[in-house]
Amino acid sequence: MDISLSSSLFEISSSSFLSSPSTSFSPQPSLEPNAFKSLCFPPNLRSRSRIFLRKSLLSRQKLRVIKAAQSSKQAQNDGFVLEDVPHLTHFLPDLQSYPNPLQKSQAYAIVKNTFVSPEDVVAQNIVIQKDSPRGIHFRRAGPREKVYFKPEEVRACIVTCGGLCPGMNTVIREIVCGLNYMYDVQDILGIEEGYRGFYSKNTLKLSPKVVDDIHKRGGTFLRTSRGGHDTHKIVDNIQDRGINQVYIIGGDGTQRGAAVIYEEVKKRGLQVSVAGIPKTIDNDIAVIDKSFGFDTAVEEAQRAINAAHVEVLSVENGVGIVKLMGRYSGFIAMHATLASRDVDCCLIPESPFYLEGKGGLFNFIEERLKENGHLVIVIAEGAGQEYATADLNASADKDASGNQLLLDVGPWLSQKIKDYFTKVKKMAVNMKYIDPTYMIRAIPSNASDNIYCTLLAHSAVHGAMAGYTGFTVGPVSSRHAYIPIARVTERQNTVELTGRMWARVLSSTNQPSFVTPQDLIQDGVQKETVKEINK
Ligand SMILES: Nc1ncnc2c1ncn2[C@@H]1O[C@H](COP(=O)(O)OP(=O)(O)O)[C@@H](O)[C@H]1O
Ligand SMILES: O=P(O)(O)OC[C@H]1O[C@](O)(COP(=O)(O)O)[C@@H](O)[C@@H]1O
Ligand SMILES: [Mg+2]
Repeated sequence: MDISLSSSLFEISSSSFLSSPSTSFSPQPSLEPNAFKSLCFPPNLRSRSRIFLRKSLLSRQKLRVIKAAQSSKQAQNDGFVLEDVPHLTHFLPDLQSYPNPLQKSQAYAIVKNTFVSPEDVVAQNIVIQKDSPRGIHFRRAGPREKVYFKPEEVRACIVTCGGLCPGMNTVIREIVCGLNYMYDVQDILGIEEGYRGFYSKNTLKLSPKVVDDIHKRGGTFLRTSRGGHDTHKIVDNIQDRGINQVYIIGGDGTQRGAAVIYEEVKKRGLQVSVAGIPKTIDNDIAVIDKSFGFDTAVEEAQRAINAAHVEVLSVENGVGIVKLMGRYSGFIAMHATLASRDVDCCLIPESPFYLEGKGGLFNFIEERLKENGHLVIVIAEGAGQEYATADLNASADKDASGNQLLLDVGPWLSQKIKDYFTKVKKMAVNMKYIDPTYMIRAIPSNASDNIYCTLLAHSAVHGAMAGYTGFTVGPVSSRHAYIPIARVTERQNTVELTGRMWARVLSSTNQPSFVTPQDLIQDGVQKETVKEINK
């Protein structure tokens, strides 16, 4: 059983290696490879003294290498942190385990390492310095040698919540096919229309046949909803229906919901694995490298940007505005801008902008129109919210999930620009405004997202079968890992204004940055960072 992996495991293995060097003396790539090379002797050394000499030399060499190993291992343990996920045996210690059915799988018959080693962990940061602490690690995702469910006793369910995102159907399909093909699980239920479906709808029977071609369609086969999370009703329902694996596909709100479901399941002592699969088109989920559907969204956004560009190229003083998703983070806008090269200005929530005066947006538009006769602006939905709210004297509403409803900045910005140029500059601009949000969200995922969704789904299935629970799956430093749910909900990812990626956008568009190093100091950003960006 591999549930107790912690930094102490590394200490134990290194000390056992050191206390019995003769039995476990094996070269380790990280430990002075030259020391081992120097242990080789020419074959003609035969005399007893030479043999003695060789033996003592060998033991001295061994000792040196062991000492080197000791200090190297101690150094390696420095600052090692494993942020582990819960396991069913933490609250059900007598749970029985079984051999993983994958052992008999024909597909995996010649795989070198079918099972992930219990010691495998994934480092959160892969860029480190020689003397920096080893840092945070997560458990590597994948099949384990032992499982905690008999396939014939599994009753799994899948639910999708929150907004649409390309790839949701692929994840559903691959959970069903993964459970069935790899673990021979037959009993899989679909919960319809999000969390409230647990207690207000009948379930849908899912099988590989039912979900066979759903990955070719956009949306979610199981439908979705916001709001309606009632923990007690949901867990009562899980219990009543005899469900023992719950796969929850959704964004930060959904993962918060999954965390409280897990807590309630634990409180009731139920043998139920709760697995979260992070979904967000905005790509703002912390810890993971990238969320599924994001690449598809960026690709589809190109079509809108291209259309705006074609339109403004064909008229006099053409101003194209494309509004893209991104409530609190400008990743889609930033990546779509970088990919397109037709964008003159990218506005994101992280970077406040202003319209009037020197260095403002109106000035910039005027200059670009003089220079090129047209321009394209990409604005993320969350950009300029404070500005627009103050301008329109609007109040903030919330959606059913409690998310703040944002003002539609696209039409607001279009109107502001039109008004300024006609009224102040006495100059007519040809405004072309495009909001492709729902066209982007509704498409099926592209090839690379499909593969990514497959890995996510399979990682979730392996994790649940292995008895892990209260976890989220996702790639960390390019390797799939099991992450404690709280780690992905405690904060959202945002574009770093002081990072090089945003600088690439600014240098490719040559737009004003709107933010000065002094603003960053006022906002509490470290002076060091400001020094960095001044370089
Ligand atoms: N803090 C929370 N605790 C429990 N459930 C939540 C929480 N926040 C959101 N939810 C539920 O998660 C679901 C999806 O949330 P929402 O914010 O709409 O989308 P997303 O998961 O994409 O962020 C909704 O059913 C909502 O009620
Ligand atoms: O109109 P809807 O369906 O409420 O969705 C709007 C929101 O959905 C998103 O596309 C994604 O939001 P979630 O990740 O919270 O589902 C946002 O960018 C957008 O603000
Ligand atoms: Mg959300």
